[in-house]
Amino acid sequence: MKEFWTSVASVLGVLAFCQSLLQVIYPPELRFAALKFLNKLFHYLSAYCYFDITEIDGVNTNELYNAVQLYLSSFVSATGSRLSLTRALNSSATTFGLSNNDTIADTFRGVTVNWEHVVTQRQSQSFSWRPLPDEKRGFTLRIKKRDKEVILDSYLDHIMEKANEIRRKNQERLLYTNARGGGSLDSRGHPWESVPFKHPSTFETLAMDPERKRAIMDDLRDFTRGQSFYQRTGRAWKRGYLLHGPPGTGKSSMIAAMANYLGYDIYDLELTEVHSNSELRKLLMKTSSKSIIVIEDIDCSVNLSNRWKAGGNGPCRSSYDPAGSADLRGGDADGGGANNTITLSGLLNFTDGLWSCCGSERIFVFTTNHVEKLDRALLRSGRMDMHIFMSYCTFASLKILLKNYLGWDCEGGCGDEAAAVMLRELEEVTEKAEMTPADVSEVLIKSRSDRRRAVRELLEVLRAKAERNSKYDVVVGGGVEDEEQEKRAVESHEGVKKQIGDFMETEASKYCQKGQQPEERDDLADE
Ligand SMILES: Nc1ncnc2c1ncn2[C@@H]1O[C@H](COP(=O)(O)OP(=O)(O)OP(=O)(O)O)[C@@H](O)[C@H]1O
Ligand SMILES: [Mg+2]
Repeated sequence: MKEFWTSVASVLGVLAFCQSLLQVIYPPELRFAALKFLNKLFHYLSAYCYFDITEIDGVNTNELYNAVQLYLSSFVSATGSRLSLTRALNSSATTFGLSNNDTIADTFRGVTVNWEHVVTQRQSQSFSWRPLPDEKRGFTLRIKKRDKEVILDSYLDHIMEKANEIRRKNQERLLYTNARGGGSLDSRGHPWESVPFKHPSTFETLAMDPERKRAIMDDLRDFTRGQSFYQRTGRAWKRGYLLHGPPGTGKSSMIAAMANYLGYDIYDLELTEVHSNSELRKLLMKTSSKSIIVIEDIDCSVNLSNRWKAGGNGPCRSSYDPAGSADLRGGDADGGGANNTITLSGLLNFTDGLWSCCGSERIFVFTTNHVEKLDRALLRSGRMDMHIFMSYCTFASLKILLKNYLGWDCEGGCGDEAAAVMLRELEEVTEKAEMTPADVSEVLIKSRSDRRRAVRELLEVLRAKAERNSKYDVVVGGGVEDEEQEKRAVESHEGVKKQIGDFMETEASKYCQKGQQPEERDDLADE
């Protein structure tokens, strides 16, 4: 035994001697080249090849890293003995992950591959354009050289697909916002902040004409299945929807329903927080595929018309100048305009320029209450492919609200003669009343515990509104011949409006009386 240790010690001594000899004889460059050569030799002789998937890929977050993390989390919990557990802020789901520098094997089409989670400390940097996380994270995939050609591409596709499936199944979709503003980034270089998206609106709960609803759902479905179509026709895989209509007609609810239907994340872009076109572009680059990018109230967010005027370009000119060349003329290299602000051209490029197709399978949704205020260039096909008018409550949409709020399914039969009469009356007045689904919902919410009373109250409000509108039509549509007559007509209309307003206020206060006990729930069908 003693002899053994003596020989080990002498071998180590010889190695140490050789190393110091190498250091003395060879300059550092030569040593570096030798190491490189040895490394190459090792890889050449090795039966494996290795692929690094880092969390941050240059400036972008690597989507593949997130997908691998999610994919591995689906089976790591069953096999691993030491796992990392994470739960995102405000999230309800716990994610299992590989511990730092831990490994796990996976089998795909009979081929076994190996994953290692590599975490290293980032070297402290004296200067950086943006703050970087303290740790460098990544996965290393080890795969046999002979299997690489056969499975690599399909394995990675499989991972992406599985990750999306898991994301959808978890219902853990995210709502992102850039409301932090000022182009500020978090420690991982993200300009977006996120919270779990839990809006309950679905196409089923959305009150609108069923045929139009079906058309929108079909369009969305065709879009998600259309990868090869978009590829074949040379189009970027994206689609734009413009939702317009009066306030309270369900534009935001429609966006939530779209996200829930497709299982997409939402990026709610607050344009007033974006200070330049380049900032807008960076935000776009940081959005992921399978997402809906939303700009609400586009006519209010930024005064685009003023911006083209500032660039010396009138509204008409701009309509025929979709490239917004005037903005570029008047602005900096960024197209940011003299004040380095976002411009119409920046917004047009955002939705339809070359940058709009970094990433794929993205939906742009703009909402507005005043479609007439928007520039035609913004509305053209290719930017906003489908224009959806969210209208006042129609009888078809009213029936959906009655079902949602009161559980009264009028499609399945009215129940009895009294209910049938009420339904006919509702049908007669609904469209004349021009009430938004939001207003109708309010009336129904107040008396939802008593179905019969709720319908009666709704009917009264609808009738009052319809009457007011018909009087208004007489006044405005009746044809006024001179100014005096018009003045009288407007005064009389104002009087009518006041009377109806008073009536509705009294009615509304009746419904809201404090301490009012809800009557026992009555079922119209049972009457
Ligand atoms: N079509 C609808 N179907 C079901 N509920 C609706 C509909 N429209 C409005 N509502 C109800 O009214 C509320 C307000 O609707 P929503 O925020 O979607 O309107 P909007 O059109 O986005 O309004 P705004 O133009 O003011 O942003 C919602 O919370 C929802 O409960
Ligand atoms: Mg809205």
